[in-house]
Amino acid sequence: MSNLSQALIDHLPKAELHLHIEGTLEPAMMLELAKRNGVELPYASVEEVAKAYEFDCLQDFLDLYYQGMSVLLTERDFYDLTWAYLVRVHADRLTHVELFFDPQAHTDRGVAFETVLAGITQALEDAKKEFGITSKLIMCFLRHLPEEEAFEALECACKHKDHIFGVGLDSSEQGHPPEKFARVFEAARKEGFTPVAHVGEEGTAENVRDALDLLKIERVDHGNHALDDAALTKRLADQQTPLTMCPISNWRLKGIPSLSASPVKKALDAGLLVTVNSDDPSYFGGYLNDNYRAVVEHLDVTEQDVVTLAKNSFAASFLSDGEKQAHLDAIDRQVEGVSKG
Ligand code: HPA
Ligand SMILES: [Zn+2]
Repeated sequence: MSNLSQALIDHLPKAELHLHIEGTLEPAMMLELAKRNGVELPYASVEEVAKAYEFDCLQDFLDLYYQGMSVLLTERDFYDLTWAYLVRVHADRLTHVELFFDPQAHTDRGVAFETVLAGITQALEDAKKEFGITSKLIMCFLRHLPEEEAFEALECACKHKDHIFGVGLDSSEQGHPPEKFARVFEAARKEGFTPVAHVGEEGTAENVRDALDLLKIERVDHGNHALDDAALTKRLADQQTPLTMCPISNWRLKGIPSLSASPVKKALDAGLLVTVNSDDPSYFGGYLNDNYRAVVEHLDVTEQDVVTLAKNSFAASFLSDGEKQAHLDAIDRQVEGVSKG
């Protein structure tokens, strides 16, 4: 990698738009919280946890992801988890984050929705004060659970519109197509939540099209398989619908055979508003800047592409036009500084 690419990755302000806060639970914190809360885990050491993180598909990962989060019980646990992520990404020069959280994975275990939300939002407020990092929170529905339970989560979210900006859809894509959630997304949109969804990760371009048409999503999470369909790719490019891609995640879940098969460069070349993100960095072994380095090292990505990806991260965000412009101007100033050395 050129020194310039490395310096751009290290120093450009960036936003992260596809990040599951529960997926930032590092093995050391998992063991510490297990001890603090008296939760049994099948691991005795950080090394044993790390060894278990070998995945053949999305479901392999999800099984360990739900098991890992069983240590999160109190407001303080959710605060500590979120704060640790924010400290980590402050070092990567992130200045804005749009986080997913999975309340149903906690309420199903008897942890109150309000406990989860209070811990996360307090950490986000502290990061704004301490680091100037701005944020938005997106509540995901777990697509392997019934529609009725998604409606229950939505009912909780409606009481906290001051803290929850959008709704998303995650968990197992196979067997749970977008239409299963058409009604709950319609209700969520009526309540003013901005809709997004994980589609085209393991599912087909048809899932991406259905999420656009039936769920009326404003951003596509992953969307890799949208590129299999030329007409859909053109539609996404024409409408500048953002895609939040996650190269290391795709590789670790065997959605792609190697990092060099990541569709990020193809998406850039097709004129898509594509962004690079970390998804579940603790489980996949890479935070945001690691994902940027992966695309530079494994794809034919130029220094100009690195700047474009950083700019896209704000352009694809749910910030206001004025806020976006301020971040884009900050990137231009930083590019000048980095280029002068
Ligand atoms: O990448 C993902 N895909 C689907 N569900 C998820 N839940 C956490 N991460 C993911
Ligand atoms: Zn994800």
